[in-house]
Amino acid sequence: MKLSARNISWQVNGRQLLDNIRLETVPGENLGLIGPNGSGKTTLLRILAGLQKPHTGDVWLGDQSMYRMRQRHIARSIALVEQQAMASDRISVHQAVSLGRTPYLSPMRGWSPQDEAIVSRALYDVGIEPLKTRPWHTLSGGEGQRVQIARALAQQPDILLLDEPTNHLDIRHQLSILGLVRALPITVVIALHDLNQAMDCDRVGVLEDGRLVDIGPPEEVLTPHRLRRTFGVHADVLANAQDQRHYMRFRQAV
Ligand SMILES: Nc1ncnc2c1ncn2[C@@H]1O[C@H](COP(=O)(O)OP(=O)(O)OP(=O)(O)O)[C@@H](O)[C@H]1O
Repeated sequence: MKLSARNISWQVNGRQLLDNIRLETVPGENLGLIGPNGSGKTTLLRILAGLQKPHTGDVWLGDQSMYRMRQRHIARSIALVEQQAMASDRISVHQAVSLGRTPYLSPMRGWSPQDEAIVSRALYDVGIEPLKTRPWHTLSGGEGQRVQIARALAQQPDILLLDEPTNHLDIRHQLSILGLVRALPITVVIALHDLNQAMDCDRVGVLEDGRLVDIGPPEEVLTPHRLRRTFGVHADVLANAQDQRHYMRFRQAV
């Protein structure tokens, strides 16, 4: 299923936070969103998830405008993991992840063994099964982040939107969550600050002051010129001799 942003703009107090964004996902791709602090990544993800409506423009999910769809149907297709996702609710980790099944439940369709199996799988996939009886609010930042990702996986979306999903995670969990997300047979749009992690995406979109200034394969987009212009850093893009994958070495701020 395709998600398309059609000429999206959003302003606050006369400031243009998103400026005429046009973007269409390719089914099954991993699309990285990068840009400096305040460039609009979170705002764009919230609009793509249907949590905020743009002042102008439209978001289409498949062949219909999101604004003509019921929230429940949107939630069966799109899951968002937000950056500030710590819990205050006094519920267990298992209950928190079970919330991902809400869009599928109704008075006619109660909790089933299939829902339980999906929740168990999601807990297992992000490595938090041993914590499932713990109160959610007692978790560390990284554990809480993995619960949010498990909740989104339990939602079984076609499109997963992730806002810096690894910012609280230690390096092992960063690699395992990114590996898990990349292996999912669904479309993933992921805001990242780590530009070397962005190198592993299928495509990368660059936001600068609310404008999408470039989008394409990472090795075409993440050039020394782009890193200097958008991020204000001098960097070298190097190829690993063993697998020819590119990575960046940052030298200094401009
Ligand atoms: N409701 C709001 N009212 C006023 N300003 C806002 C509002 N929401 C976002 N902004 C501003 O819009 C800009 C873009 O914010 P956004 O969170 O989308 O950026 P970001 O690229 O995700 O940043 P970061 O990398 O720091 O997470 C920021 O300058 C932010 O302060």
